Amino acid sequence: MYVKTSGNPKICKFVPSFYGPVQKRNLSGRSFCSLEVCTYPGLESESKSPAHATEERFGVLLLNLGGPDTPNDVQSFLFNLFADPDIIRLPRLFRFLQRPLAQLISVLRAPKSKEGYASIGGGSPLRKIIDDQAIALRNALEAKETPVHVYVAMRYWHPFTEEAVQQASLNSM
Ligand SMILES: C=CC1=C(C)c2cc3[nH]c(cc4nc(cc5[nH]c(cc1n2)c(C)c5CCC(=O)O)C(CCC(=O)O)=C4C)c(C)c3C=C
Ligand SMILES: [Fe+2]
Repeated sequence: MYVKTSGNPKICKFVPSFYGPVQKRNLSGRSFCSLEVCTYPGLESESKSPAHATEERFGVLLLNLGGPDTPNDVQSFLFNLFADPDIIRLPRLFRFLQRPLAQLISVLRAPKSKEGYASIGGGSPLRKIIDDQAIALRNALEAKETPVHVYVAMRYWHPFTEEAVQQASLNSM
């Protein structure tokens, strides 16, 4: 997945395929789009020459689900997870219960989850793993003379997909 982050970005194909963190957005409509497939005309021909030759730098967005970084994050993370209709799908008639149900489950489950996370250092290892992957990918591409921005985007915890896309947009200005 590529995002052109300098030059004249042609922002890509946004696929409204999943909801993001619910605490930050309106769940009633699929207003949130996740950048899932990013194509634009000319990618193939442009990619034949190294990106840096034309002073263009591509962006790579690494998508993951995320996990709580600290014990304090656990309940909010679980809320985001369970408020996602792709995780718990209620019949249309009962959709209004999605967030209250997510609140209930997350509050009930958080203490047990915290115990689990405490046993592995207090938080999810996902963030470090994906950050390491991002650095390794950037270094590998740089070694091939293809410098890129690599962004990490999570669905249920920081950095949320919107934050990553916003950062990519800022870098493209
Ligand atoms: C009934 C409970 C759960 C369902 C259903 C469920 C589905 C589901 N979960 C993911 C992705 C993740 N879940 C993560 C953590 C997590 N999930 C549940 C419960 C259900 N998940 C709990 C209680 C927790 C917290 C940890 C724990 O207490 O066991 C995570 C984070 C992992 C991490 O590294 O921190 C992810 C990611 C999917 C994709 C999914 C259904 C398709
Ligand atoms: Fe889960």
